[in-house]
Amino acid sequence: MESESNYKEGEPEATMWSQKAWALLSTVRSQSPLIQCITNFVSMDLMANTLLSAGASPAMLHTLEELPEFTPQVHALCVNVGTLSAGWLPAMKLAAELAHKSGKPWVLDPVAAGASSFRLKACLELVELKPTVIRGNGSEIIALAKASVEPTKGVDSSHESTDAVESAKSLAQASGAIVAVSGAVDIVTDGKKVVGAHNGVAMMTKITATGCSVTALIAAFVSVDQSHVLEATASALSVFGIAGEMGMKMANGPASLRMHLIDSLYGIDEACVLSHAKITSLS
Ligand SMILES: Nc1ncnc2c1ncn2[C@@H]1O[C@H](COP(=O)(O)OP(=O)(O)OP(=O)(O)O)[C@@H](O)[C@H]1O
Ligand SMILES: Cc1ncsc1CCO
Ligand SMILES: [Mg+2]
Repeated sequence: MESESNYKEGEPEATMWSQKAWALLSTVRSQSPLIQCITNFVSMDLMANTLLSAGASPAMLHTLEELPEFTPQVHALCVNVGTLSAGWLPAMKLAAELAHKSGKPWVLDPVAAGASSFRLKACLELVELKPTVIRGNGSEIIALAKASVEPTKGVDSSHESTDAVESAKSLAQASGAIVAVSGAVDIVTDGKKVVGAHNGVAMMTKITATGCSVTALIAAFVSVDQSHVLEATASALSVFGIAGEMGMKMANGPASLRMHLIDSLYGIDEACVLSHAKITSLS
């Protein structure tokens, strides 16, 4: 799948980024890519609803026996280790291998990567299977880049995303993946270039699985433009953040923001993306 680009020569960088974000969201809506999610029990509902409200088609299939037939048919795969158990790991690895072999992008969410040696080892083994994108919070990306078990707040971050820029760059260089770090500024890097997406509201951290859900949205955006993975990743983060900003105007707290975020992602239009997207080069 490929999106039509709306780039126009000579336009300022910010305009080109917001046009790119809108073009990709439009393409997700028109092509409705099938996104397989092997994800934690906490996130399944919000992740599936995030994908549906953006126009993609989610499928939470994770049984080892059905992967050889199913995974080669999807447009992208999202693997999230949030509620990891030894029983699930072989399916995560097989799905990643099948996606890679069939030329489909796959995105890794290394939830709480530094919380235990079992989890860290599993995440490092998944990184070996060539994810297209790795998206985590600051603490997760630092733990993965250092390959070390760290003092932890579990699935939450004890770092700002900006603390993790060097870790993100070294992880990108070592793995070949585009690496994204979520936070007040979402950081995206290919190991050299660093881009920031400055959308979103802090209340999004008070809804469980918003990070998991934006990882799945990244899979959907990358699936429709596999030749511009960094741009698609930054665009997905920006669009999700804009939905948070729009939702926050109607919300009274985390529970109502969850509902309004999904409604806003569904309703977001071209004028809104073009006026709200804030994506900039940081290096
Ligand atoms: N301080 C902030 N201001 C604005 N947006 C934020 C802020 N912190 C996080 N976000 C946004 O919230 C979403 C979730 O990011 P977060 O870093 O909390 O992920 P996470 O820790 O992996 O979450 P989870 O594990 O619950 O899924 C992202 O879209 C991110 O851009
Ligand atoms: C709360 C929680 N615990 C394991 S996964 C998850 C969802 C947010 O990452
Ligand atoms: Mg997370």
